[in-house]
Formats: sequence, structure tokens, C-alpha cells
Amino acid sequence: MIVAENLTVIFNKGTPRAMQALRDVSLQIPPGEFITVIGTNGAGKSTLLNALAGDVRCESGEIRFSDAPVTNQLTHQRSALVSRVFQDPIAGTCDALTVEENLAVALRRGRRPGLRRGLSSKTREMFRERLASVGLGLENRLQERVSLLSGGQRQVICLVMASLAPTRLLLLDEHTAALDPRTASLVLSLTDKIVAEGKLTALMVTHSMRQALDHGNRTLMMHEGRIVLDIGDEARRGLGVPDLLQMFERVRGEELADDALLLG
Ligand SMILES: Nc1ncnc2c1ncn2[C@@H]1O[C@H](COP(=O)(O)OP(=O)(O)OP(=O)(O)O)[C@@H](O)[C@H]1O
Repeated sequence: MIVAENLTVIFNKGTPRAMQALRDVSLQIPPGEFITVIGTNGAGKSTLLNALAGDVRCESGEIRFSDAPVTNQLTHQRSALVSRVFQDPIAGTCDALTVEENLAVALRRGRRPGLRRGLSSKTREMFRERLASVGLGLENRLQERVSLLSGGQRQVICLVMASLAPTRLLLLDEHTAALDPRTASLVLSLTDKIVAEGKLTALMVTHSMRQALDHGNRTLMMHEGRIVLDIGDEARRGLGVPDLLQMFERVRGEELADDALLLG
């Protein structure tokens, strides 16, 4: 179980620009749960993921992975526990390396840096198989620089990279937002497959209510630094976008002005 208890994050604390991005956020994530996270701009979704990954310091609160506190561990110290895919495919891969070199780096995530030997044929074959299962022909481009791939192809590589080494928590931060609809749909299907096959525990931020309901088995809605809705598997069944919108408006006590954004 991954537990976040009473997390508070304040940016620019003690200055006129102080911003409380997380307000006393508590969350329990059982193993194998795939949670979608939705909310208005600036609600604190990325900050929650950053706090879980160790990218931002929590003012107060505690994060535990299977009872082990990690709250004060930096990102690299948590790298064996947490893997991430960001919105920008370029951020997740290294331009100067080939596809297989990027995959090899990901395979070593969380391990001590050591003397690097060349790729074994067994590892290369494993990479080839992983990429072949996606169906984009990327298995034939292992020795090409990753910079030659399209944004969608790179995002597929990022997703495969995030799931190569064992991970306790996969964080997906609007990882399809920069892709065209067809590629976004392919990357989302691949996400479902990777999460299901690896029985991964995952948190996926999206701006689309439709996506939030169609993927995973639990949906969180955030607003102004708080989790305002937490909808489990049972309650989500049969729930449509208008229902979700209504629930959100009810907890907010006002109509959602920017619903167009959330309906996408
Ligand atoms: N590094 C930072 N320094 C200062 N303020 C920040 C920083 N990161 C985030 N914030 C602020 O914290 C609040 C929450 O931001 P966050 O990125 O978590 O929201 P979000 O829900 O992911 O929004 P969006 O959907 O627009 O990406 C926002 O007001 C944002 O401007």
C-alpha cells in the first residue's frame, strides 16, 4: 500500500507569491490500483505527482511505500520505487542516445551506476519483443537516434521505458496531451495494456473526463489543492461525463465555467 497523509505543499513560502498547492491531501493507494486524476487548471494534480515522486518538498505530511517512509527522500533516492511519463515526450528521452540506449538506461533505473557493458543479445531481443507488441514497427529502429522519432513514437518509447524496470508506482502526467487524437488513443491503449500486464499501480492525470472514466478503476477529482471527489470502481460503473460534471459542481457549490476543458 502507498500512503500519503496530510500532505501540504507551499511554493514561495513566506513571500507575497506564496501558493498553497496541496492542502492536507491524504490518499491510500492499494497495490494494482490504476487511478485517474482530473481537475481544473492549477488544482494541484502535477504537484501531487511531484510530491509522490520526491520532486517537490512537502511542508508537512508523510508518504509511505509499504510502511517505509520516503517523505524526505529525493527523486533519485525513490527512483527504484517510482517511474514517470511526462506530457512532453522529449523530456522523457535522451536525444543524443539511440532507442536501445534509452531503453538500456531505463532498464537500470534504481540500480547503482556501474561499469557499462554493451547490450547483450538477450536484452536486445527483449527490447525488440516489447516494441514489436506495440505494432508501430519501432522494433526495427532500435539503433536509430531517438531524436529521429515523432512525438507519438517517442511517447511510446517513454511508456515502455517507464515499465522496463520493476516499479511500485507509475506516474503519468497528461502523457497524451501533446499528441494528436489517433496517437493519443494508441498511447492510452498501450498504457492500459502495460498497467494490466504488469499489474502496476498507477496514477494518471488527464484533462478529459471521458478519459478519466474510461481508464483505470478509480477517479480522483482535485480542486484548489484538495481531493474533492474520490470515486471507486463500483461507483464509477455506469457513470457518464455529465454525472461527473454534476458531482463536481455539487462539491464546488458553483457551476464549472471551464467545463469545455474538462469535457474533451
Ligand atoms: N514550481 C512552482 N513554483 C511556484 N508555483 C508553482 C510551482 N509549481 C506549481 N505551482 C503552482 O501551484 C498550483 C498547482 O499547480 P499544479 O501544476 O500542481 O496544478 P495542476 O492541477 O497540475 O494544473 P494544470 O492542469 O494547469 O497543469 C498552481 O497555482 C501553480 O501555479
